Amino acid sequence: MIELNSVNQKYGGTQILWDMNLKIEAGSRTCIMGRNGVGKTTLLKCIMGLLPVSTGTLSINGKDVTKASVEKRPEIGIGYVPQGRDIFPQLTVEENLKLSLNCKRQKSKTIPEDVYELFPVLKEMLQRRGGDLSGGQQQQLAIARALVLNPDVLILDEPNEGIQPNIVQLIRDVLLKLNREKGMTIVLVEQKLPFARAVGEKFHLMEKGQVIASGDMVELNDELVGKYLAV
Ligand SMILES: Nc1ncnc2c1ncn2[C@@H]1O[C@H](COP(=O)(O)OP(=O)(O)OP(=O)(O)O)[C@@H](O)[C@H]1O
Repeated sequence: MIELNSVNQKYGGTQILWDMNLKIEAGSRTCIMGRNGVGKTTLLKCIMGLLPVSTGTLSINGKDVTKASVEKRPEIGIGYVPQGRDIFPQLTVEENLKLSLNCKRQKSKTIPEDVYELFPVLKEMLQRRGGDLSGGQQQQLAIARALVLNPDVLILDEPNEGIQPNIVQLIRDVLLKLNREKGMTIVLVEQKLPFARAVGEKFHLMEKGQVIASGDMVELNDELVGKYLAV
């Protein structure tokens, strides 16, 4: 479970998260939704320890990690697929994947075969440079890199931006399978409603750095969509 209590976050003088409270249940598929600039990426970066929390507390699986360094996140079982993918373009696919093997949590020194079963194209492209892959292939690599650590929680920031429909479907199927077969918690920042509805069973809607509505995905009605998501 990921729990935030009264979290505030500021970039210099600009406050982005305001007394934010949030609970994400272990084993759930949870979507964080809201318009551009409401603070979704900032929230994920705080959870990942990439941005410091100004005040408030953040706990993961019952452990207070408010002050824990970013290196601790993989060790406590959190994998992160950042917005824009952030793979290393000069390194090969294999080298990108192997970077995750340096983490203490991953005892094996070989890339788990199930990563290739989920994303077969990566096996064919092991010696290609990351920068030479298509956007969809890079996104598969970014997700695979997070999965090498065998995380309990997989956090993804808009994984479908600029990706062709057949890869969007593949990513949807992979996320559902990981949740169903491994019980992996899926936390997804997503603006596209059909994808959010297909993957998420819970939603949290954000507005101006706070959660203003939460519930089961079936409760995300037209009124909420019109008020907080439609452009
Ligand atoms: N490094 C930064 N320094 C200052 N302000 C920032 C920085 N990064 C983001 N912001 C601001 O913080 C606010 C929240 O940004 P954030 O990226 O968290 O929103 P978001 O909901 O993820 O939006 P999007 O859907 O566009 O990614 C925005 O107003 C943004 O301009």
